[in-house]
Amino acid sequence: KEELLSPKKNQVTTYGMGYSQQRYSDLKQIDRKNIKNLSPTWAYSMENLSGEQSQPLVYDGVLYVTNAKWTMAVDVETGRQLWRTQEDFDPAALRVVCCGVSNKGAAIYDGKVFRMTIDAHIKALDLKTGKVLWKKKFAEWQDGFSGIAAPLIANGVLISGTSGAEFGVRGFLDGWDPQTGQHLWRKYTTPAPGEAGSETWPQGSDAYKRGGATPWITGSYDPETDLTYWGTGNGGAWNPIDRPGDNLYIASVIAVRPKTGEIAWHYQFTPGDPFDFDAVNENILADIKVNGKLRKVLIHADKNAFLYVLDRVTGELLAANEFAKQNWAKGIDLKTGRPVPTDLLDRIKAGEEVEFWPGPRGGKNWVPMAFNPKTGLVYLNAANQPRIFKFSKLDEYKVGQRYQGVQTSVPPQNPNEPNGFYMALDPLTAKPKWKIPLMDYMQWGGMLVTDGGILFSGKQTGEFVAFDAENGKKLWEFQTGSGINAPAITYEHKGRQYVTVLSGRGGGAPNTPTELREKIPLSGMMWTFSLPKK
Ligand SMILES: O=C(O)c1cc(C(=O)O)c2c(n1)C(=O)C(=O)c1cc(C(=O)O)[nH]c1-2
Ligand SMILES: [Ca+2]
Repeated sequence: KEELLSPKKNQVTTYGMGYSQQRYSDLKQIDRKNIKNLSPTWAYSMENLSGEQSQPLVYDGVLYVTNAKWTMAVDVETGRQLWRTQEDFDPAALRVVCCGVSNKGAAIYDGKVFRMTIDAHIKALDLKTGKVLWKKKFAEWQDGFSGIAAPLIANGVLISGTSGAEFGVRGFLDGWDPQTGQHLWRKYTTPAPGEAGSETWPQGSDAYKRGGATPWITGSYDPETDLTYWGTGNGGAWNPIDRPGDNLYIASVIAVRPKTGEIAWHYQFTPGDPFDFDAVNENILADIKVNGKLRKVLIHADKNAFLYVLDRVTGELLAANEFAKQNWAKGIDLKTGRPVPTDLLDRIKAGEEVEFWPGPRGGKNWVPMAFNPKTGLVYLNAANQPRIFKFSKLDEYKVGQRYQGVQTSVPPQNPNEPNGFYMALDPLTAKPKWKIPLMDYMQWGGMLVTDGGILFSGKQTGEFVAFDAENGKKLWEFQTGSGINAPAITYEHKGRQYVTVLSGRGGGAPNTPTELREKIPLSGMMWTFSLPKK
């Protein structure tokens, strides 16, 4: 079992390519010199048009991959399907996904592959046959819950989150026995009256029950601290009129014990979050020098446009710097750990219509960044897009219905203003080593960095691209036929390095602007690349 958990060159059994979620590989068969020869080895049809956002896994020469409709096992060498198992959800459940019908991935452990489903279930499939070994309902999808994230196995416990903050659900994490599917614990991410943190909610109100804070992207795990690190979603409703206060643990990182669900520490990125600043973006674990001392840290580029470094043992804030354009905070005060707000929030609260940056898509959305421990840099694609925001009347909460209370629109884009940037940053200062403007569209593909000096990412317009990680120069690209909005992986099989990525327009951004819908056909393919055999 332990061998399943430590990252190996020929195995990718976790979301993020290892518990630290660095999306870094020390493979270097594919390098700056030979990348021009990188070629498709095969392509596999996902038989799906609703969008591909999943990160594949690899075990013993087999790829395990998910979308909303299927779980599939595919042979690495030939691209032939070994098995696939269909999801049998009620199509009506698609009503309660806020931002596209997809799935972000699975987890492998002890001969099983674990995944969540759109209709709020979690299940275990047999690695060899795809047979469903157990399946549990974690909530009623009719109430606004959905399961899209890859689960996490930590210290023998299977941990899963939920989506649904746009529907005013109350977020939580669940712990399960991976063998039997027995439910072990539930930790709500908004506290009930009397619990720690409840003082940050209006007293005598049940606003916490609709408070959001959904952990909808997989946490990372440090076996030494025995803590998992999960980001939590936005506050519910977006319009905070019914929930004055900081509202723990919305828009936060929580350090959670895998055996019990206990919260060891927390840090809130956006107190009271009125902007849909989900804080679910990946928490990368690394050991880096801070003021000359090696520290165990957690690196997080938030939707709110600040790049944070925290001590992952204690939760102490070490650095917080702007990485994308924003106008809601003057900065983050390192002493108090709190943002120093501009007048923007007061103005919207007073009923004014405002243009706010970075908009609810964030300075960066869930598509993951990568960290290279050798260069100490993070590689990410940032968005550079504002939104017009005006709080409207907050309608009475109705279970399973959208609960937002905000009118938003996208202002016309200045053609000289980039839609976003590809960048390599120092996590402690957010100073770019290099920065490349994205003039056509913001990007929604994850990052993967290798010891061969290559940075891989995909574009909404379908190109799978390799950059020189040193300077961001494009070295190679391949048109996959539909938009890429998923993270790639790399691994070794029988001495050969492969790179695999999913292509298929879908998810939160790629269906807007409408222009992209017209230009980019739907598809669902898994592409695998390698260097030609000599
Ligand atoms: O608060 C939530 O529960 C929640 C869930 C999801 C989701 O399930 O994909 C997204 C969001 N929020 C969200 O705010 C967002 O911008 C977003 C983009 C995407 C995507 O798949 O591209 N999902 C989501
Ligand atoms: Ca959200």
